[in-house]
Amino acid sequence: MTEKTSPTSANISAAPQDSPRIASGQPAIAGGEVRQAVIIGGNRTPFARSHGAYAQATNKDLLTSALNGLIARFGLQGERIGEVAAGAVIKHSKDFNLTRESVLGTSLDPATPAHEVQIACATGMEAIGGLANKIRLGQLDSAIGGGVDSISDAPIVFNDAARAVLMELNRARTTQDRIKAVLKFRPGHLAPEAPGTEEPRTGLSMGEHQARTTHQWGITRQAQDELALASHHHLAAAYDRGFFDDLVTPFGTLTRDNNLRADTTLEKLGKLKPAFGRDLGDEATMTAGNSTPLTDGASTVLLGSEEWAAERGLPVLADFVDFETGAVDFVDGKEGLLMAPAYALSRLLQRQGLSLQDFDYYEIHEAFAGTVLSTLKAWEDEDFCRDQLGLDAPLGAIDRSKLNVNGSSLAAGHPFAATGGRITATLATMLHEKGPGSLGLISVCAAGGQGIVAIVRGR
Ligand SMILES: CC(=O)SCCNC(=O)CCNC(=O)[C@H](O)C(C)(C)COP(=O)(O)OP(=O)(O)OC[C@H]1O[C@@H](n2cnc3c(N)ncnc32)[C@H](O)[C@@H]1OP(=O)(O)O
Repeated sequence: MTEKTSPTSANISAAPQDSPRIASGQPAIAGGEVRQAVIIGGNRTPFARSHGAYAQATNKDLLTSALNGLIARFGLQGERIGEVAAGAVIKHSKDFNLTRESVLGTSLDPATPAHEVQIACATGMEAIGGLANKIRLGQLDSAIGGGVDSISDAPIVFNDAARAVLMELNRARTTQDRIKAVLKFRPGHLAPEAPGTEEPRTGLSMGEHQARTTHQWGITRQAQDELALASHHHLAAAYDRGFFDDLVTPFGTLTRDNNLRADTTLEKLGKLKPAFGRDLGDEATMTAGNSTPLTDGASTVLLGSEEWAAERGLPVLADFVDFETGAVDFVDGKEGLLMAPAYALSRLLQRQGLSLQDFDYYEIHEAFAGTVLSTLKAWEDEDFCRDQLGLDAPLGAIDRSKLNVNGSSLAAGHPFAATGGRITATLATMLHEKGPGSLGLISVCAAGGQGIVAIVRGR
């Protein structure tokens, strides 16, 4: 049954009575009622290292496949879903509404609206969070959020000089003008521009940015390798006990994420050469083993109101409670590029009246092992919490046995926009297994110095 709360007393989290750990009595959204936005389930493709198993697949193929798996799992064939929101970080300009095109390739009712979202690696979280808010406000009864990225399908474009000549050629009206334009072509115009992981404002890759942050926070190589090892072991164990049977459907020849190395060891990880932080010399600690690989894949999450799920006899795993976006000034090096979630979290906790220790599970996206460890260290750091977050006391340490317990991006891989959907569906399933009222925290950093944190509550 949907819980409706009065506009004067409702809290955005609309906490059920069996979950006293979520604050109540905060202001309602003016003029509207809020209700629960529930997570029904997720589906994703197995993730594949780029230029490998999915080398021939496009973003549209992958997203369509993830949608089709979700439709089949929950019997949504022919359904008009309230809205589908998803995005890709790296995509072709011809895919001007990739999400809509993908929806049209499924058996969903073509009257299902669909749009794109893009906030780099936090795209999936933004898509899901935005849809959850629309469900809470009664604008939607059902929704699908997610994301896709295929580095194998990255667009290669002409450089600026070549484009200027091509535009001139396109505008030419006479044969003479066309010849004049064609004669301007030079061999250098054939040099293509491919998208990379460099920040436009600094020219540094995300790995190089993180190498500085990792060094600044004094995160050791050993600690990073241990986190990477745990990610692989946890993911392998989760697959082995069938945890992903309801979350991952095969695509092409893959049935599991092919970056997973169940047999990796600290010794093997310890032998890898630094991949980032070359200017740090002997103090560089980030390797291919404790960094995410470039990855292809897609994920989707089905959301709804309680009534919509009940009418269809669909399971409810969890509530998507609340989320918060952060951004940091990384350009002049004041803050680490991937540290925005560290800032966003204190605002989210304050709004919900929670402490960092109130959670049963923590899903912190492993962009790099150094990102997770720097973020955790910042939350424990008195100076950071006082000077940057304005807090009287540090947020404190978490129980590390509750962190990424079914593996995360270091093992599964990280198809940028698809990571939010992977994490949300994984966490919702874990919280459902844990029991009603259990709480999970999500933290996803993103390029551009941004990031999203979110709270999910088990049913
Ligand atoms: C907001 C965000 O999420 S930011 C993050 C965005 N993502 C990124 O920026 C991607 C970062 N990653 C990369 O750019 C690349 O994956 C790199 C540079 C780290 C590594 O690229 P490559 O060198 O091509 O990696 P490759 O897979 O070949 O691995 C290098 C070696 O490490 C080995 N290796 C990698 N992982 C492991 C592991 N877990 N255990 C043991 N060995 C490993 C490989 O077998 C390989 O060994 P080999 O040279 O003997 O074959």
